[in-house]
Amino acid sequence: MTKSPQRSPRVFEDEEAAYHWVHSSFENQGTVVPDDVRSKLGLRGLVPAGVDSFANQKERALEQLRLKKSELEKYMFLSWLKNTNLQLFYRLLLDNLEEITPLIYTPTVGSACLQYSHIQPFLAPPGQLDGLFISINDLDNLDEIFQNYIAALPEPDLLPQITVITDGSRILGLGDLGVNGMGIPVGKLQLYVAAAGLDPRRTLPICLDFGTNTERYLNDKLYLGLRQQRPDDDQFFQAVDKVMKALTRHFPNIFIQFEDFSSEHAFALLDKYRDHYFCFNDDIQGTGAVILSGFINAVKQAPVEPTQHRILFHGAGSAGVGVAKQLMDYFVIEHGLSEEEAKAKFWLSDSKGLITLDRGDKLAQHKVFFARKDNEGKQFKNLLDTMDYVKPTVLIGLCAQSGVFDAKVLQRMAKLNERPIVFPLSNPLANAECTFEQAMQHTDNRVIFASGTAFPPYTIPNTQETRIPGQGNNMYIFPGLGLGATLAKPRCITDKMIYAAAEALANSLNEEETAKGLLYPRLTRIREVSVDVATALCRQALADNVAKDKVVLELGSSDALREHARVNMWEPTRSADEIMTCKI
Ligand SMILES: NC(=O)C1=CN([C@@H]2O[C@H](COP(=O)(O)OP(=O)(O)OC[C@H]3O[C@@H](n4cnc5c(N)ncnc54)[C@H](OP(=O)(O)O)[C@@H]3O)[C@@H](O)[C@H]2O)C=CC1
Ligand SMILES: CC(=O)C(=O)O
Ligand SMILES: [Mg+2]
Repeated sequence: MTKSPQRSPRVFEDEEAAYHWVHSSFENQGTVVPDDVRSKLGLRGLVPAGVDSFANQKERALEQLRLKKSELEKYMFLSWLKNTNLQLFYRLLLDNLEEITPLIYTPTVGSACLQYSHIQPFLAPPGQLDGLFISINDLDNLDEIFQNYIAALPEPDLLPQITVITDGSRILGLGDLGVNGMGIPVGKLQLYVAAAGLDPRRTLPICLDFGTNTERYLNDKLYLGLRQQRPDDDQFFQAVDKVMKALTRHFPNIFIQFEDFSSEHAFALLDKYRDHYFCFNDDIQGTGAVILSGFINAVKQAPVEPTQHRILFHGAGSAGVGVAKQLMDYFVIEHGLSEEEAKAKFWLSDSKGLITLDRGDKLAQHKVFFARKDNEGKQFKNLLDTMDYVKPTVLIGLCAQSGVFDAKVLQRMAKLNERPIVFPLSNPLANAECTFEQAMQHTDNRVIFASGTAFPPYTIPNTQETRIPGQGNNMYIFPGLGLGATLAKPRCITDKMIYAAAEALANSLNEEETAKGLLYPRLTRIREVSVDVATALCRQALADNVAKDKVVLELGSSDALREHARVNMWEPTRSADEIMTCKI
């Protein structure tokens, strides 16, 4: 980034360092700079005379956040804060996780993406990097794009070590949002930092702008992306190939998270790249792992023999099929079932009804594996009919259809089961299949519940007992998984590593959480939980002989590995001493 030629000469002992200190969103300390350092930094007179404290800065930021009237305004405020005083932003987030996570992630990030082209210029000051936009019309300029990014890095030695990449084609349950999807990589990477201590300077959000097929955006004069239709499959795969090559040429060790690609592309990219690049798909593998973890804990609460469960999915996209495959592994690994026996426990339905081999339509490749062939020619077009046929003990929603788990569906689950397991997992909130309150009310409070977006606790009117719903969202897995992956630097992410991460999350419940019947640990413990997940991932990488990192190889599976994960987490630490000792 070029520095202002207008800058008047100031006397610094080290001008470069002073300039950097003041202008970096990472380094600058705003109103906290002590009086005697202000002259060295050329700040005298440029900030109010009172010397502030970090505690005051945080209090002021929280006060302003709470004064904002809408969630979108809060999102914009937080984004600006992150891009101007990054350490304050993360301190605020870590100290107020339950309040702020829904503002930077689901559900608010959904509204922010829908509005992205209308708010983007107000999320960061000019010149501040919020991520990389790679247009399909720029495939011949990829080296220039990455070089520009490196040149603009505040710390040229700190190259990105993790990227979340989307093409905006299936953002949450909101559909094809084109370049507006950038909010998702940005939000996910903020959680990598907050929940697992990845260094914020080394995270790279990428939005592939391959056009959009959404007319609303093509006709919106404020839309910021390419105004063209998406490419055909051949062009798409060739374009992604070029980006992958350029990305890893510039950042050879980068860990790549694929996010919110349309399902067929998501599966195809994962198949194509998983053995050749250091990567994983969050919607398929991350969601699979997080729901497996909640399922393991739900099975412990339900009065059904584990192998007697009958699991019905409503929605058979990347998330539905990804979760079903992961749960299938559970029956094979934990209960010794054969693959065919395990598969027989799953029924998947989509917009056309129960997926069977003889349904009459051409099934997308990813649906074929779970398509039933034991339906004796019967077809089931709606959910209630399918439920009457399947008699599910577990109902999982990943279809992004608001309210499809209506009173009748929930009552049917309650009739079929003493403790029905109901997971409405679609995001954001507006796409959830049902709310926690509805699930409680229509099952006589007997439901075992987890949802994609967090719902508030529910107090049972007669008894005044308060129940806390689980949040089955991949945010409980991907941060720890990314921490473990960046530590172990495995050649690839194996299925066993994903399974180990899920088991670690399931086992991370403490006594109090278990006693309360929670399926997932409390969000406030997320860093502790991420250490568990990261350690399990590293151990499995060692067992699978794919770990490459020297330190991890030396530590082996010892307890020191856990400590290694813990101490490698970045913390937004700020003390009054720090600025006094800065080398300026
Ligand atoms: N909780 C979490 O951590 C996660 C949640 N999700 C959420 O899951 C949802 C789905 O994601 P993903 O699988 O990638 O999306 P897809 O668009 O690939 O899949 C959606 C599926 O829902 C089906 N569907 C659509 N309408 C209906 C309907 N009326 N009745 C039954 N099925 C229907 C579609 O059917 P058809 O195939 O016939 O079109 C498709 O199979 C999203 O809301 C996403 O936010 C995703 C990842 C993680
Ligand atoms: C949580 C997530 O990854 C999704 O809804 O797509
Ligand atoms: Mg996703």
